[in-house]
Amino acid sequence: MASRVGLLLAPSSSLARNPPRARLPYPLPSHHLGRPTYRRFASSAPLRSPLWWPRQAPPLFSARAMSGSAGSPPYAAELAAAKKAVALAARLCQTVQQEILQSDIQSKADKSPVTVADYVHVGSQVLVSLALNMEVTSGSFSMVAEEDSEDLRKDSAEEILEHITDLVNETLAEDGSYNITLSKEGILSAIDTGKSEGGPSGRHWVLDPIDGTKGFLRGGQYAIALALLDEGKVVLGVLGCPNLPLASISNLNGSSCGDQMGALFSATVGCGAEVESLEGSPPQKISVCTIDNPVNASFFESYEGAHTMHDLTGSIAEKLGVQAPPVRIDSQAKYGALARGDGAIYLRFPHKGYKEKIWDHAAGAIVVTEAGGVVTDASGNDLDFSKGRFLDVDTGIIATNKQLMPSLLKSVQEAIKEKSQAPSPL
Ligand SMILES: Nc1ncnc2c1ncn2[C@@H]1O[C@H](COP(=O)(O)OS(=O)(=O)O)[C@@H](OP(=O)(O)O)[C@H]1O
Ligand SMILES: [Mg+2]
Repeated sequence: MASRVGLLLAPSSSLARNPPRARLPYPLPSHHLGRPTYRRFASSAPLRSPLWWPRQAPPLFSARAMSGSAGSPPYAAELAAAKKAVALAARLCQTVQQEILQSDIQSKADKSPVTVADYVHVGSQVLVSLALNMEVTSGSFSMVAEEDSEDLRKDSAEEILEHITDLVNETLAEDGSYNITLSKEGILSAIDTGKSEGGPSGRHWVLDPIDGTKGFLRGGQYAIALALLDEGKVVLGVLGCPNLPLASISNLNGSSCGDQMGALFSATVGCGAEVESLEGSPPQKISVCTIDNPVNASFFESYEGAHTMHDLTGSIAEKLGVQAPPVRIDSQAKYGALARGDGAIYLRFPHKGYKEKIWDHAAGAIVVTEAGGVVTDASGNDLDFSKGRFLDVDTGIIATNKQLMPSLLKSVQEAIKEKSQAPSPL
């Protein structure tokens, strides 16, 4: 596995060839007078200096007190940190996706794109963890995320770990916000900050470092999805969608009238939802569409038939009277597009036995609800993110505006009943 990746993305390959880009836009929060005790290295220091990831950021400030104080909106510092973290991770993902698409690995049996996806997941997770630790200096740090370091700690993974380390450090150097390099051990420790189980108490970041892996590999939609849970509730969410146009998707099939690519959606509880570019254009408030007649509605669903029952969603749409064909896009980009009114309905019905993970929905759900939408399971229950790494949902997840929800729920329940009564194919 390691050698395939080594062949595919040699250290300092296109990363070194790309011209340096501007620093990411998100400034350090003004409260940020102290930092975690990272060992710093001059920017000219060689990569792979022996930096060790701190186990815990020192409790210099209380983010809760900061974000609730003196007229600042709730969770303002955390939101700024989350945007910064997601934009940084998006930069790494974009670089690697370009590499994948420019190479011919999709057609070569000996260079698995899946392996490269593992590698980008880890890099993205490390960057998010690093940025959050640098920007938010509250007491302890807890993150629920997809990756852990177990496989990378094996001797056979030495080479891949080296490449991930280079990729992360080159992304950090290009960005220039942090004068810091990570050692291999630093990378491993950073990954393992995502091992939290979440739950109903305390604060937990929830991360999908690349949501929509298949879309990422295909050159389609994917998202870096980050949310914050506080006492079991999602209080903020950020969705970085590098391949989603910043302007509305006008023809509802993935293209748009605007030509700027990349959208960063964000929402904080009680404060609404916004979209801006990944480079940090002025944020624009967004809201779900106001369609109240399903005849005029369109619906989003997973691109992959393995991830949702397209036959069931087709039957729901028919019962509801939806005329437009389904809009199939990968990842939580669907939630972002729904939140700004590009379409009216989101439907997701995994095949029997699949258990939903909180990182696949936390950020997207708050972006939609803060944009005025409703997100529930197939019985109309709110999603409960307080139960650990998994969501306990009945049958599927649906989202739409408040006007359409009652008729959508009715159609969903009828379609599910019909499907359960249909004779099963032998
Ligand atoms: N069998 C099955 N059923 C349902 N869902 C599954 C299944 N397998 C995976 N996943 C999860 O789906 C995530 C991708 O989200 P989407 O379904 O919205 O994307 S896609 O359009 O299908 O590509 C995907 O997220 P990523 O793994 O981050 O890509 C998975 O968490
Ligand atoms: Mg996912």
